[in-house]
Amino acid sequence: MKQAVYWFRNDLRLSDNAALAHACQQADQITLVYCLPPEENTQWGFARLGQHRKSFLADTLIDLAAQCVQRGNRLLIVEGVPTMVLPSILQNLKANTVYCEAIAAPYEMAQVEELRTQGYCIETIWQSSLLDPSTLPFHPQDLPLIFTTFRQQIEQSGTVPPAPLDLIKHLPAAPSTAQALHSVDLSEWAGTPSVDERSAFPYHHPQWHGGATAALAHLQRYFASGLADQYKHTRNGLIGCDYSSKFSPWLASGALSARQIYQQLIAHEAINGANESTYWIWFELLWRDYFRLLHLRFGSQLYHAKGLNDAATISHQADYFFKWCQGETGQPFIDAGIRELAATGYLSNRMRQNVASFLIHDLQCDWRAGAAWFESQLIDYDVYSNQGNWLYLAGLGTDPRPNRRFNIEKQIKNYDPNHDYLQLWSH
Ligand SMILES: Cc1cc2nc3c(=O)[nH]c(=O)nc-3n(C[C@H](O)[C@H](O)[C@H](O)COP(=O)(O)OP(=O)(O)OC[C@H]3O[C@@H](n4cnc5c(N)ncnc54)[C@H](O)[C@@H]3O)c2cc1C
Repeated sequence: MKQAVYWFRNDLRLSDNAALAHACQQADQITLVYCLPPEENTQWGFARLGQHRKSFLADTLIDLAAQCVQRGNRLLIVEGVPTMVLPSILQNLKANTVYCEAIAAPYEMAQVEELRTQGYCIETIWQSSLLDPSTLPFHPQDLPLIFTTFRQQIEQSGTVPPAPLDLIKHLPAAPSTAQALHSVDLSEWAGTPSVDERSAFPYHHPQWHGGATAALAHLQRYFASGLADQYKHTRNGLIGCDYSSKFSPWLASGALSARQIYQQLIAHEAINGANESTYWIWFELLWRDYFRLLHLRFGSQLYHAKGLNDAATISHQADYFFKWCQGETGQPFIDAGIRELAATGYLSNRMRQNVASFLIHDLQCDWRAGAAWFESQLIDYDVYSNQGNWLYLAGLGTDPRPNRRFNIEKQIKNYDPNHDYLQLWSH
């Protein structure tokens, strides 16, 4: 009997999951494991995983666990650092092989290396991007430094995403030794979510819950609603559930894959016709890929204070940063955005840009502190998109424009002319 552990990392789904499909082909018995992140603080002094993220993650895992049971296995949820927890599970099971998705961010890569150093066989498969890196018209090390050039090369070469893999209908059973292992009770772990009714992603309502079930229902609903046909004109909105696709929390937790979205997008265009809005959904998904590919090219350099610009000077004002986190900067538009984030775990792209620009360029704070705050707060926290966007706004990425400071008065005039947003989040 060949037995193995499948380690769920970011992609918490059973469909379009290449690493899991591979594990199911290779092993006769599989133990499915998820390691809940331990309670820890970032270097900036606050919890790495805020309450909204915990609650959304708990919903996602509950949905995944139910699907595993339906397919003849169970999800073992354990608490702790994977490099410590997985070895003890592997020893218990007398197994040596772990399958998982590849994640090209420094912390996640170090986890895999550490497990390999301990003597375990860790097989990783890359799967979180829309495009397959091996089909790009350039080597990932030659990724164009400007997004527009990247996009044009993809489009001109006719590179298209692979079709998503089918849902895994049957999972190999777990070995009997795995049945005895204790799984964490998520209701205790997550706490009670308290989400503001003003939320643009009200995840306490069943149709916005974490997990693949709600994600796939949302995907259908979104394209059936016609919202995709207006996306380009509404995407800079600030209020409500409909201005943008709201795919991100499900994408970030891996309940949904970018290829599943693309498949629906193409099907929608085939029936209803393509327009600039449906094109723009592809465009934005390419941005998501770009930040992933940037990690394949530059790796841990993206995490240095100076990013890719050694000549930059970085300052930080801890008291200003603290006020920004509290939504007490004195700039009402910025404070409204920070308040929305704290109350809901979600923020529009437009407001993310504004609050990030204000922290970096007006308050002269270290962009990595802001990125860490978003990591703690956002239910759609995605290591690649978060790091990439912060770096980009700090002017320390590949983009040649050094200053990406947003003029707040102009932003209010363009995007909140009647002060609806300001009033909505005034308290
Ligand atoms: C400072 C900052 C930090 C960010 N942190 C994250 C993060 O942690 N996780 C995250 O998913 N997105 C992040 N974004 C990108 C973007 O704000 C969100 O993806 C978007 O607001 C999610 O809402 P939506 O799904 O309705 O997006 P839509 O506008 O409907 O876009 C559809 C999809 O395209 C992708 N996308 C759109 N804009 C971007 C972008 N700028 N960069 C990368 N992908 C994009 C997302 O996957 C999104 O779900 C950040 C942006 C900024 C400015």
